[in-house]
Amino acid sequence: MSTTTPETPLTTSIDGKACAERVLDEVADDVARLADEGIIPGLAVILVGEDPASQVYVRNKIRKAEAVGIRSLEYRFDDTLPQAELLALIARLNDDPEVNGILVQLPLPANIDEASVIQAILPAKDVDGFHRQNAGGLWQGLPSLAPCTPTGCLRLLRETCGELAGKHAVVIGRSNIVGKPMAALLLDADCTVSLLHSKSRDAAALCRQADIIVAAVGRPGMVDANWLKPGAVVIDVGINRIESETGGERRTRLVGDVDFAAASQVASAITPVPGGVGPMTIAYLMQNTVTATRLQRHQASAAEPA
Ligand SMILES: NC(=O)C1=CN([C@@H]2O[C@H](COP(=O)(O)OP(=O)(O)OC[C@H]3O[C@@H](n4cnc5c(N)ncnc54)[C@H](OP(=O)(O)O)[C@@H]3O)[C@@H](O)[C@H]2O)C=CC1
Ligand SMILES: Nc1nc(=O)c2c([nH]1)NC[C@@H]1CN(c3ccc(C(=O)N[C@@H](CCC(=O)O)C(=O)O)cc3)C=[N+]21
Repeated sequence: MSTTTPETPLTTSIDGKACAERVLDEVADDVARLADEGIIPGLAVILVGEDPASQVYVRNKIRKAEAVGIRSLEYRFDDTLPQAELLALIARLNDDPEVNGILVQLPLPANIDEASVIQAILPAKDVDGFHRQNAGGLWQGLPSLAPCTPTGCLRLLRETCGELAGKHAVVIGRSNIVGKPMAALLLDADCTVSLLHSKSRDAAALCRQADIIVAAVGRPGMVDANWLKPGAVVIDVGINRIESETGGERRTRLVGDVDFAAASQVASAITPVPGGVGPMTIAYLMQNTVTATRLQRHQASAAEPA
């Protein structure tokens, strides 16, 4: 038996960066196999506007694509781009056989209707998994492209917990890009799922019943140590840039939705921010690009006359 002082965290910090590298190695193997058949997957990334965080994410995505052998195409526009032009570009990319995945970085400027843009993407090229055909397919257990962030969270949970069946998972946040698809994936893994949102009463009490917590809200430090059952596994999706002062110097830093230091005293494992879920999102974008490439190849051969 080991003894520890109360200050010593018993917690594992889940290494999302290392896990993402393993996923990217798997993707690179898949890409090499496709190359043997003369196929190079292509990913088109579209960025509208000057949001600095989006610029960083898009740059990271393109760098990782190149690292695994995916051909990437980058389209950047300022925020005056008319919606009709964006839709026309998507239509061209839908028809281009060299393009297997299309990602439109969100959020879009206010003059563009996000839902219309997402619906314009061919479902087989929708590597974000946001199209309603993919979202519906996910809930019905049909083969579909699932959103990258929750897929990455599920991989981290499987590696951390092993068997997930029967565990109570509490997901905080019900967005179409994180919370809802996360709930679908956990349900598919035979968890008992609670999906919390801004109108939920006593989120803390519900969280204290959870074996697994996935926090995807966008409120720094919202999940505190007293929200956790001892031994819970915590996945922190939140990415919040906050101002902090270190040695009289004002800086900004990234924090999640969970108070990491406090939660580390109670949880058995927790993802850090940065270095947790973020790198997994990008790794599964690459995986989805390979999946999309295979899907399109099968669709094309199914359409060929016998
Ligand atoms: N690491 C990564 O790869 C990614 C990180 N993110 C980050 O994850 C966070 C969530 O993103 P996203 O899902 O897009 O955010 P949204 O703003 O779309 O959704 C936030 C959700 O949190 C809920 N919520 C707000 N306040 C509370 C509260 N007090 N108690 C419980 N629920 C609450 C909202 O409820 P309601 O529906 O009732 O309004 C909503 O469902 C952000 O910090 C974002 O930056 C996002 C994508 C990828
Ligand atoms: N169409 C679309 N698809 C998305 O998947 C999508 C999007 N739009 N809009 C924004 C959100 C957010 N998102 C992140 C991806 C990676 C990190 C990431 O790699 N984070 C690093 C830190 C990066 C840094 O230092 O800024 C980490 O957590 O370690 C974060 C956030 C994808 N999103």
